Amino acid sequence: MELSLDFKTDKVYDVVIIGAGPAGASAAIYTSRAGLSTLVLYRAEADGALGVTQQIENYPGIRGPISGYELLKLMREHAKAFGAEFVRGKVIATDLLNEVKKVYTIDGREFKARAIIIASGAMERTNKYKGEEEFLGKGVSYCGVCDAAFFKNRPVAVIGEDDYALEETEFIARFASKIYLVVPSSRIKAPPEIIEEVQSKEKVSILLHHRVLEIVGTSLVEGLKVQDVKTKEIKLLEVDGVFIFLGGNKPSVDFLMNQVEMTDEHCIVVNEEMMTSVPGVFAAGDVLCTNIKQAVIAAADGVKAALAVDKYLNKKAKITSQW
Ligand SMILES: Cc1cc2nc3c(=O)[nH]c(=O)nc-3n(C[C@H](O)[C@H](O)[C@H](O)COP(=O)(O)OP(=O)(O)OC[C@H]3O[C@@H](n4cnc5c(N)ncnc54)[C@H](O)[C@@H]3O)c2cc1C
Repeated sequence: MELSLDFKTDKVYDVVIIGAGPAGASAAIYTSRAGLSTLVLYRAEADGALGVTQQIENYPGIRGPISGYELLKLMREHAKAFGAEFVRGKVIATDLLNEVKKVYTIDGREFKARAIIIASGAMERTNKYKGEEEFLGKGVSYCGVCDAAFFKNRPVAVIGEDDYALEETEFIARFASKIYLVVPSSRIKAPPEIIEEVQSKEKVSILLHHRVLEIVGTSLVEGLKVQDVKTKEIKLLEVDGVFIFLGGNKPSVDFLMNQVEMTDEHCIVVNEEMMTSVPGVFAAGDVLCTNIKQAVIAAADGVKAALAVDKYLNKKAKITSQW
């Protein structure tokens, strides 16, 4: 679960894949097997739609039931065996219009590639809490690595319910005196061993199935008002900071900064070879908003994008199958 900040970023990869779900991991199997240097960036280990899936038993060849995270690990190991590199880092910006494309992560790293596959899924938040915009940068944050040090020896709340939120909580716990982990759902959608690790931290109190009512303060955050869904009890948590790591069902495309064509619903538009409106930039999986959201379909999309990258980089006349 260590977040590495000393990764060498001067290399120009053949392809950088954003997302390590079934679309991104399957693309990585094909690009790395084709001899293309491949880097996969992802937010957290058990992240994305498959990462939070408790059980799956319809993925071809894997009879299951198996957790989505276990299946993801198999796909990623498969890609790593062909040489793909997987690096944890939330992508927040991209520069896609030149021949060498640049990808920037939240902790300030820059990665370069001749082609990009966007496989970031569709799990972005759709709505905001009362007080969230007012106190953004004044105690409200979306980034532990960037802002946790500002809360050294001070109490904070973390709102989230998956592995991404847990990994950020672990990092913030290095600094904060106390962390209230507010979980809107009735369960944390993460592997048991990761939940246990966070539970074992004395300074973390987990408030399961609590609805967030409001972030309160004057000029800076002074508290978080939450309600226990079962008992209806309202509590004011006295905190100086509120970190929010929640998902929804919107495509994860903010980092594209409108450089590629999208629909009104922010779904990426691709041609029959999975290429976006920008040459060298491809997309696959749930980020396309295909009407059937299934792991095997996302994986197949990823494979199509990977073969199209091979055609693009090697200037082939047409896409060729990989045997
Ligand atoms: C509860 C649930 C149950 C499901 N059950 C099944 C099932 O039984 N069978 C089945 O076939 N399908 C199932 N699905 C659907 C399936 O999980 C999805 O269709 C599939 O995971 C989509 O794959 P993807 O690779 O496109 O996106 P995801 O799996 O969502 O992966 C997205 C990846 O992008 C990364 N990412 C996102 N934003 C960023 C960023 N800014 N920077 C870096 N990385 C980023 C994430 O970390 C993640 O690695 C289920 C989905 C859900 C939500």
